Amino acid sequence: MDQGTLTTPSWLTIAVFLLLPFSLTYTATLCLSALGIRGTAISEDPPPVPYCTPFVGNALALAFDTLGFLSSVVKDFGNVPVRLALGSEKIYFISGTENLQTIFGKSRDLSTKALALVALVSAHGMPPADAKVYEADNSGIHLKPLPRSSTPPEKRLRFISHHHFQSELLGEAGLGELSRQFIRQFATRISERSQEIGDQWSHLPDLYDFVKSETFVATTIALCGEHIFKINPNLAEDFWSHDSWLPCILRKVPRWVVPRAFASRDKNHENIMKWHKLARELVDCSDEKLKDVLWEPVWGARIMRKRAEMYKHVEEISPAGRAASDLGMIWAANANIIPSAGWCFIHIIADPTLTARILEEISPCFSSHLPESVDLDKLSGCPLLQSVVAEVLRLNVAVMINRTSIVPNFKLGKWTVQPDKIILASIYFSHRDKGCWNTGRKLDNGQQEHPLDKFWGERFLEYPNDPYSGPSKKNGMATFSEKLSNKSIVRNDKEANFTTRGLKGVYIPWGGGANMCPGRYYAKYEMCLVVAMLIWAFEIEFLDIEAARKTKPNTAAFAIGTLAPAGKNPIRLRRRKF
Ligand code: HEM
Repeated sequence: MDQGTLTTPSWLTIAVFLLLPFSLTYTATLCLSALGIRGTAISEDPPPVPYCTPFVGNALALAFDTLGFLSSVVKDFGNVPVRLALGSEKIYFISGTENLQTIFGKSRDLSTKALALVALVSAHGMPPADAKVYEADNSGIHLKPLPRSSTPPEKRLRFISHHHFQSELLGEAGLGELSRQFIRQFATRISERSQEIGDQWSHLPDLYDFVKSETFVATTIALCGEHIFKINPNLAEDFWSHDSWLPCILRKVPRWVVPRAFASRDKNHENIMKWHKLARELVDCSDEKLKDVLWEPVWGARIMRKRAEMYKHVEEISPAGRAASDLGMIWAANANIIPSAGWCFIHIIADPTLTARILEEISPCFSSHLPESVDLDKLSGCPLLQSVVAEVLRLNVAVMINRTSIVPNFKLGKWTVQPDKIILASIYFSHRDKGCWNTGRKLDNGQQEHPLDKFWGERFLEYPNDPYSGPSKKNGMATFSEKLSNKSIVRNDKEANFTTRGLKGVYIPWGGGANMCPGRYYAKYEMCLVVAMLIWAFEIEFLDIEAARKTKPNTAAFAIGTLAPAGKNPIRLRRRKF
C-alpha cells in the first residue's frame, strides 16, 4: 500500500475525532436535559434543550428556523420551561397556561426593558448613546419606583410612556378620538377610491395590498396627524419596506450583507426626524392651550404631543433617539392590525356565505350608504365579526412575549430562573394548544372538524342550542355518533354570543399583566372598521377563489409580529349598489 495514502480506518479515525466534540456535547446536554426534566439535576435551572455544536448551542437553529425549532421544543418539552444556549448567552423559553399565567400575574418582578431596547436600537435605529439613558432607567413602569432606583422623575421614561399608553390609548377620551379620526380618514380614502373605481368592475393585483395601502395612511394620520405625510409623501411605501426587512435586521444579519435593509430603516428614521422638526416649528408640544385638544393635524393624537414633551426634559436623548422611539410607536400601531385586517378580508371574501352573513350583521350599524355613517358601538357588538377577528388573531399573531426577572429567585413551578436572563413565551403555540381549544366534532375519518391550524369563523361563538359551541374545549366532546344526533342543530347568527370564556392564559393575542398591549381596544375597533367599511363600500371578488382559500402565512415575521398573507390574490371590485 502507498505509504502516502490514508487507509480506510485512518479516515474513520479522523471522522470520529472531528465528530467527537459534537456527539459528546449532544450526549452531555441530552443527559442534563433528562435530569432537569425529572427534577434530579443539582440546580433548579430549567433543563437545557440539547444541542451538538459547542459554543454555538441552539443559536443557529433558533435564528434560521425559529418556527420549526420552537415547534419541536414545544413537542418535546410540553409545559416544562427550557433553557436555550445562544453562544455564551442563555435565555429561557416557556409555554403552557400555568407558566404564562405566572409571568402575567407577577408583573412587578419582571421587566420588558431588555428586548424593548434591542427593538429600539436594532429595529428602529436608536443610537446606542441614547439607548444608555433608557438602560440607566431602573425605576420600572409603576408609579412607585423600584427599590434602590435613583432615576430622577423626568428620566423615568418607561414609567412616563407606560402612563401615556394607559391614559391616551385605553382612556375613553383618547381612544374615542383616535377611533373617530380613523373613521374620518378611512372614509375619505374609501370615497376617493370609490369615485375612481365607480360602478364597473375594476381589477387590482392583490387584496392584501389594497387593504394595506388604504389602511396605513388612515391609521398613521389618526395617530400622527397629516403633516407627517405632507413632508414624506412616500411614507407608506417606506414603512412597508422597513417592515419587510425587520426579520433580517433582528436576526442580526450584518449591514454589509443586507445594505438595503439598513438603508430602508435609515430612510424611515429620517422621515420621522423630518416630521418632528416640522412639528416642533409649527406647534409647541407643551402649549397649555392645547392641553385638552385630543387631536390636531401637526402632532396628531395627544399621546404623540405628550411623548414629545417627555423628551424635551431629557436632553441626553438626541433627535435621532426620539425618532427611533416614535418609529417604534408607528410600527406597533400598524404592523399587527393591518395583516390581521388583511386576513379577515381574505377569509370573508373567500367564502360568499360568510360575506353575506357579515353583510347582514353589519347593515344595522350604518345609517346611510356612506361608510362614515358607521356606528362603532354597534359594530363592535357584532358577534360574527368579532369571532372572525378573534380567530384571525388566534391563527396569525406570532409575537414573542418577553420578560426578564428583576428579582433573585423567580419561580416557574419547581424551576428557578436567573435574574437578567430573557424569558420568551410564544403566543402562537398557546393558540394551538389542543388541550384547551374547541376543535369541533370528531369526523368518521378520525380527524377533528375544525383543526387548530385552520380558520373557523365561528370558533368564538356560543349558540344557546349547541352545547358544543364556544372556543374552549368541552368535556366529553361530541364523537361521531353524537355528531349525527346533532345534525338537526340550526345555528342562528342572531342568537350567537361572542365569548372568550375558559381561555384565560390561553387566548393571549395582547400578551398579559401590566405590559398587556395598550392598543388592544383600538386595534379591535380598527380591524372591525376596516372590514365593515370596505365591505359596505365595495363588492369584491377573488379572480381565483380556490387559490385565495389556500393562502399561506408568511412565516418570516415569526416571533416578531403578526404573520401577513404570503403571495398575491388578484381581485375585481366595484362600488356597492344600494
Ligand atoms: C392586532 C393588533 C395588535 C396586536 C396583536 C398587538 C400585540 C401586542 C403584544 C403581544 C404586546 C406585548 C404584550 C406583553 O408583553 O404582554 C404588545 C405591546 C404593545 N402594543 Fe400592541 N398589538 C396590537 C396593536 C397595537 C396598537 C394599535 C398599538 C398602538 C396604537 C399598540 C401599542 C403597543 C405598545 C405601545 C406596546 C408596549 C407596551 C408596554 O411595553 O408596556 N399595539 N402589543
